[in-house]
Amino acid sequence: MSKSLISRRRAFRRGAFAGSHEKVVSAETPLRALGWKPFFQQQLSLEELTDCEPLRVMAVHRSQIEVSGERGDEVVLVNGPLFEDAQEKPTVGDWLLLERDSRRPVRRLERSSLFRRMAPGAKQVQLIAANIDNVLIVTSCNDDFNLSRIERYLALVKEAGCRACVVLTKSDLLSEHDQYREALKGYRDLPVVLVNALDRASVEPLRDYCRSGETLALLGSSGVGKSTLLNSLAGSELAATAGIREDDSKGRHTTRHRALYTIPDGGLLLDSPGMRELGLADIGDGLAAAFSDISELATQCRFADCAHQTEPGCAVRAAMDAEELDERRVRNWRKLEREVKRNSQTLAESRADERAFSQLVHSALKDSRSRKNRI
Ligand SMILES: Nc1nc2c(ncn2[C@@H]2O[C@H](COP(=O)(O)OP(=O)(O)OP(=O)(O)O)[C@@H](O)[C@H]2O)c(=O)[nH]1
Ligand SMILES: [Zn+2]
Repeated sequence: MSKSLISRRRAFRRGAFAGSHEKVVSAETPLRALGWKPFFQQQLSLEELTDCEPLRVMAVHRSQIEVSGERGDEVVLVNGPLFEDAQEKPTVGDWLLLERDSRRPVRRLERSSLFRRMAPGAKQVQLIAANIDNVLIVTSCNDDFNLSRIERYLALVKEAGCRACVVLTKSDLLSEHDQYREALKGYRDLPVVLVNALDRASVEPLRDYCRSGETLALLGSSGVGKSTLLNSLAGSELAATAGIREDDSKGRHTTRHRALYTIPDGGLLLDSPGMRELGLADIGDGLAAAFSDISELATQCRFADCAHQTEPGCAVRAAMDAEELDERRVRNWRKLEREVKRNSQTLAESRADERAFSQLVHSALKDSRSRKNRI
């Protein structure tokens, strides 16, 4: 299993009051520190403002979820209509409204962003996290540097609806970085920051992405320096307590999957093993946004179903021939498009299967009811 970004060595609590309680409270309200923004506030009715309290989902377990709000941390049991639909049920980072007195969850607020992935080995989409503001796409200035991988991450981030920044680590191991900057030059509106992740001063330009109230996630392969970067940003080693102990058929076990952690004097960090293996689900829009230059060109091709290979009047081919478009980039775009198409098809089929099954159950129930009525 992949290593967590958060070390388990020292105790480090989840929630708004973890780490530096006094500082968080004096700097701003606990809700704002937890990522409460006007986008969520605007969703509340007058009635909800009086009767309910918003709480952020900090961790999801099989039978309960950990939430954090104005009054601190509490636990909500996973049952009731809110948790029935796999796509709609709360995931880490979501905001829930709880009835002030009964502590009953009333509804989940609309999400500002959502990370989903194709569940490995399954024909389903799995929710990874919601309401992530910023994503650092981390790669190092060495053999790990791979434009196609960065483009894949970018498509996911665009689909999720988050702000992205590429962080190139291990800049201290090289004296010349021009080739990396040059390679990323063509990416519209994508900030690129070179750092020595071991040096606190060097990671300062990234501070804005993890200030109080912001929720951050990191994407990158193993060994590129994600944990090192986080520790330099936090000014200390981020550590976590073991998660809630839950009983299940296999006995008691500790799970720390998918959780938000507070960065001391900063915002929240998503730590999720799911972020390590992100199969592209039906993310056609994210892909088009990450490759907006090619998608725009493709609309000018003579044939609507142009494969951009040998067709006459192909605008993409023409741009490649004129060396205005990188061939590798086009190849990667097509490869990702094929993956998204395949997965979208699989998802559509499995949704159709589910619908057919539920119709079958429905009509069987109807038959049995009408038989009983006749008797
Ligand atoms: N010189 C130098 N070494 C670095 C830098 N960033 C990370 N390292 C080293 O690279 C190694 C891997 O760093 P980690 O922070 O564990 O990498 P990671 O991305 O968290 O890896 P996983 O947990 O496997 O996903 C460690 O030995 C770090 O000290 C850097 O900017 N400069
Ligand atoms: Zn074409």
